[in-house]
Amino acid sequence: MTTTVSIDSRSGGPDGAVRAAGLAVDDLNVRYGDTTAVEGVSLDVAPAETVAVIGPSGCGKSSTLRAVAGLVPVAGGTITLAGRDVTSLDPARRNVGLVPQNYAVFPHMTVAANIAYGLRARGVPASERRVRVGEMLDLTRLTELAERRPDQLSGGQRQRVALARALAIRPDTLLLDEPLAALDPQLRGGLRRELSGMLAATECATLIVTHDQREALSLGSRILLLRDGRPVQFDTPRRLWDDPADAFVADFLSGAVLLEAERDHDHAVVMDGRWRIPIRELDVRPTEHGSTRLLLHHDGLGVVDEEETPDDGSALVAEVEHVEFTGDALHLTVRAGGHALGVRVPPGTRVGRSVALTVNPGRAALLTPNP
Ligand SMILES: Nc1ncnc2c1ncn2[C@@H]1O[C@H](COP(=O)(O)OP(=O)(O)OP(=O)(O)O)[C@@H](O)[C@H]1O
Repeated sequence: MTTTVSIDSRSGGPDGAVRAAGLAVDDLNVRYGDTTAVEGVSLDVAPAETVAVIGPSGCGKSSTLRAVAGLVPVAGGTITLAGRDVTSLDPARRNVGLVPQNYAVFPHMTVAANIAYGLRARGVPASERRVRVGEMLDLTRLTELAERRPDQLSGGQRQRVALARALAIRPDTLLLDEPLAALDPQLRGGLRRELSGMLAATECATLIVTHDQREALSLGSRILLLRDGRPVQFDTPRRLWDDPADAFVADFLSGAVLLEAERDHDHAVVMDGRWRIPIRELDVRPTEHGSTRLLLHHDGLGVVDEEETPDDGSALVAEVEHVEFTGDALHLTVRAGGHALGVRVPPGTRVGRSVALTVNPGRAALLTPNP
């Protein structure tokens, strides 16, 4: 039952097919006493699609997920799952698979018994249970470990058990709350790739909450970015990267900087005229969001030698605040015109207390509104 839908939120939201089969959240509000945790959040997830919800700590990610699961009361808005309005429905009747933080698996049960748990609770007959547990063991590559208990597993294996248990009930919607957060970084990369493969093999609408930008970019076919409980941008990873709605999105997603800019004939002028960049050096692209802006990712800037510094205003002198050696590069944090800028330069680059910066041709973008 794969439904093909536009994954571009600019198309005006979910079409009827998505709404009927996937997950739709409309204008969600969640409050805890006087605290508004979520306000005006809308999203949709098609069957077989994964949408990631990201944002800083306390922005309302888990509350959004828990509202979909029915674990917190909804103060406003609607939640539709597989065509049913479930806003006030008991959690157990939503057909949602939830993988909470810290791989909550039953410590006294074997891997197979953990996976069978939800099926047993739903009264699935033993023969059918065996088939489904076998399928899940296979999908999550746990077949060899079926008779082990969780304390005999690695963190990554335990997390796969939690995923298998959530998927065994064949949920319409799968909710993953920071699924990889408890793992060390090396393990996380491997499991992220595995998770991506496992999710691709299911037909569920998957909502994944993470504070890890890389996880969101690689797992989500669309990403909803929240700030202070409110939606900031809901779009494809590519568009969030290439055309961020505002400076917060650019910074949160990639540490990029978004500067107000003006076009003066064949120059882009930023920082009150302190920096005049020849347009030919820039990737000029249309934006859906507001005014003309200069988007600088870490590879957008380079450092020039003082002797070679052009005197036509196209180089920007900036104070060096921090230098970090990461093996393959030096990451500089520099300050100019009240802005902190990230610059990635080759490890052998000589760096003094100040540097002259120019854009790397074609690597910095001038976002210009459609006329
Ligand atoms: N049970 C609760 N009672 C009162 N306030 C709560 C409760 N749970 C969450 N909050 C508040 O609601 C807001 C959103 O919390 P939520 O856990 O949804 O954020 P989050 O984005 O998931 O954060 P994190 O990334 O740190 O897990 C926060 O201000 C938080 O303090």
